[in-house]
Amino acid sequence: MDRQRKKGHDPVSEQRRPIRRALVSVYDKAGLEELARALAGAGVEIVSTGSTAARIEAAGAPVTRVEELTGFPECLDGRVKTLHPRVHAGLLADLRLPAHVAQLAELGIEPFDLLVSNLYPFRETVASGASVDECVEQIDIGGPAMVRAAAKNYASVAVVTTPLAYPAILEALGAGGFTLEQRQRLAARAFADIAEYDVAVAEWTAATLAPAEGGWPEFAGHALRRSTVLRYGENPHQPAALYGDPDAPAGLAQAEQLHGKEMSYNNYVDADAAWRSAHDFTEPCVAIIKHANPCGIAVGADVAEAHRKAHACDPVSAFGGVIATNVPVSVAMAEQLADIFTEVIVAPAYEAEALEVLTRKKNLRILRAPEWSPAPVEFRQVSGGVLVQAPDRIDAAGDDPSTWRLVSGEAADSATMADLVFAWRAVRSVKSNAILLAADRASVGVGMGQVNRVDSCRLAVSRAGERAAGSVAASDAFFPFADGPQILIDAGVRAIVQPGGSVRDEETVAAAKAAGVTMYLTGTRHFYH
Ligand SMILES: NC(=O)c1ncn([C@@H]2O[C@H](COP(=O)(O)O)[C@@H](O)[C@H]2O)c1NC=O
Repeated sequence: MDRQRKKGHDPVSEQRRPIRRALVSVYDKAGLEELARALAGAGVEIVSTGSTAARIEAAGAPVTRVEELTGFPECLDGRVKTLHPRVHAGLLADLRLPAHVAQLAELGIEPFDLLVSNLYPFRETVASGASVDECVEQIDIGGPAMVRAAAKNYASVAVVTTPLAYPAILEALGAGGFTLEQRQRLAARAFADIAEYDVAVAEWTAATLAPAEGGWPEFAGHALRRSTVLRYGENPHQPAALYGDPDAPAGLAQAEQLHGKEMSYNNYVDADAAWRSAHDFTEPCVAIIKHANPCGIAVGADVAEAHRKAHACDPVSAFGGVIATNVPVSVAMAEQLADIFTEVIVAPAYEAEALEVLTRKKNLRILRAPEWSPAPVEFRQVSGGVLVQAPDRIDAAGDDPSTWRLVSGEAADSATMADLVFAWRAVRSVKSNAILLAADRASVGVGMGQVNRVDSCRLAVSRAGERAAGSVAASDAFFPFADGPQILIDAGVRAIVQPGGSVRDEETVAAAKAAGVTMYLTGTRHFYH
């Protein structure tokens, strides 16, 4: 007996409940006719609302209209249909309790064994740009009430909230009903569905009907759906999973993995940084990321050239890197990758032959991500709360070089200006005291992750080596002292772009002037921590 129970074969623990009576009230009518016919064929009594009942009838299945059950007409344009004790007592009676069974009998109420319901398309209506009144009308009331009731009462009722689960109903009909475990899973799914629905309603009402301070509504919700359990988190002792956010534009979490080992937590972090980085450019761009920082980023006439240039920046660090591009991967680029150990590549598409070449690398994870679409807001957890901000974008006034202020040296010629513009965009992907040296629209030395800007300058210069001479530099934020820029100048950097705004700007500008180095101030900063 015990052994049987462990294996899950114990018929008592299965606790199947036969389906004799079903309540069906769905907005999405997909698969409804087939379902209704199957239920009727299995001898299930179907009770249903307005247009759902009409469709079931048209499909040739017998149906009891909900008004017949309640003795009350559907009214107020459908605002009240199923909100009635005869419906809710039938969904909420716990049939394990003799008192509930007796009370139902006294009241002449038949219990339901199955609820099939899906809700008015509130989110879709909002997305369509409908008026406030139209959106309000699409806030389903009776549906969530029934779903909650049936989900709470999973001991006695099975609840199905999506046509995708209709095949499971047909299976259950054949098996003599849903098992307790199945009803529990359906209940959990149902509660998640109505929670997601309510988050959408609460966010919309907070944004539309209540005053927002500084553009921030009083409520922000998240209804996350687990998409993958990961092997572990940042370190092997940290359990981890990936959740998708149905409210956010599709991104890396929805990327399709075409090949390779399972994605890890750190792979996702780096691939996300790479994906963001590559999309700061409209030309073919390749970003190679290690530990969320670029160890090479470049644009080129084509993706293969961009990759060659990005890789040349720091081939040592690019070992085991994560690569993203903003354009399809070509055969030429795939072939270049053949001898470079790479953890992940993420791209919007792959030429068929390029994919063939890449899949020869057994361990390379190949991702095809949905079209780039930045989230409208960013969240960052802090202890006890969450910081929310609009994402940093390359579209601030100071990102337009025509607004830059020349404060030292000669105005840049077009090639130098192209490199400065490249460096200014690329430095946005570098974390903490970001200094990026560039030549020919490719990074040649990157300084990052330092707690002072001088060390970042030293790091960028030492990584660039001989390539520092004649390169241009970008700094994500102002130089607080002249010591950092002096390191760049001494290494032969010939033009610098930085936000400016330090109380000691004059000293920095004087150092550039003394060396005849071109310096532009953008007035905009791009911290990225
Ligand atoms: N008000 C009610 O009593 C009520 N009961 C069920 N509904 C919804 O009405 C829809 C189905 O209606 P019909 O069968 O008329 O197409 C379902 O999406 C269901 O969630 C209701 N509608 C909205 O709240």
